[in-house]
Amino acid sequence: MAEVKDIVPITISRPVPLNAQFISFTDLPESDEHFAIRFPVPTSVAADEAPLVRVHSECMTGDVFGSARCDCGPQLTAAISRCGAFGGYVLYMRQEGRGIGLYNKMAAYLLQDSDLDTYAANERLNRGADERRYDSAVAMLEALELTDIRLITNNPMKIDAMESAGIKIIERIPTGRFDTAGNRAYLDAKKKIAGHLLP
Ligand SMILES: Nc1nc2c(ncn2[C@@H]2O[C@H](COP(=O)(O)OP(=O)(O)OP(=O)(O)O)[C@@H](O)[C@H]2O)c(=O)[nH]1
Ligand SMILES: [Zn+2]
Repeated sequence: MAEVKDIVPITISRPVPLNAQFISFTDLPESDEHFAIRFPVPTSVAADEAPLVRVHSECMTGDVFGSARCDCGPQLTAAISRCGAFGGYVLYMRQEGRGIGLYNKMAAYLLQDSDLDTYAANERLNRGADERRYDSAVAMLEALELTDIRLITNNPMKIDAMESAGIKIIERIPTGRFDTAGNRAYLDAKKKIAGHLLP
């Protein structure tokens, strides 16, 4: 069974200074170094609400470098802002490229530039359209004793996977829609092909 390993206080500075705790785990179902960031609930916020949770899939290009090919960076920033304001958790899942890794995501981007959609490009590389599993996210939530949550997502597959593993999603909170100069086809494909609940 997964357990919390270390809890390290770290003040982060983006998008604004916030006190947080970075949390590592033992015995996750996957060997990746998934981690959680906990933001304390301010005293002005009712303590009896189900905790806010964002399960965020790593995107090196978007999260770290602000790539305009996707919406991951602004989604992460918005989730941190919300959790910073109301308390909550960001689970940072090392699932780069929907689980196929950075190099494969880069190859998939080139295929998208010669007009495959984001899911078909994965398949052209003989990979699954979306290879993510949510067992580790569920194990992390259980280790943190969070079984009834308010989940920030637009992705119905994420909701289904977590609910069928026993996590109760009391409320779904949309991530918002973040258009850039380069992510139109990506957002359209998420909505049309994967059924994302995007406005
Ligand atoms: N393979 C591949 N992965 C991508 C591409 N664009 C973004 N990603 C990855 O997709 C993951 C984010 O997943 P999305 O399907 O965009 O969104 P989501 O997290 O499932 O849904 P939300 O909870 O609503 O944000 C990150 O790991 C990104 O690195 C792409 O074109 N190809
Ligand atoms: Zn991204």
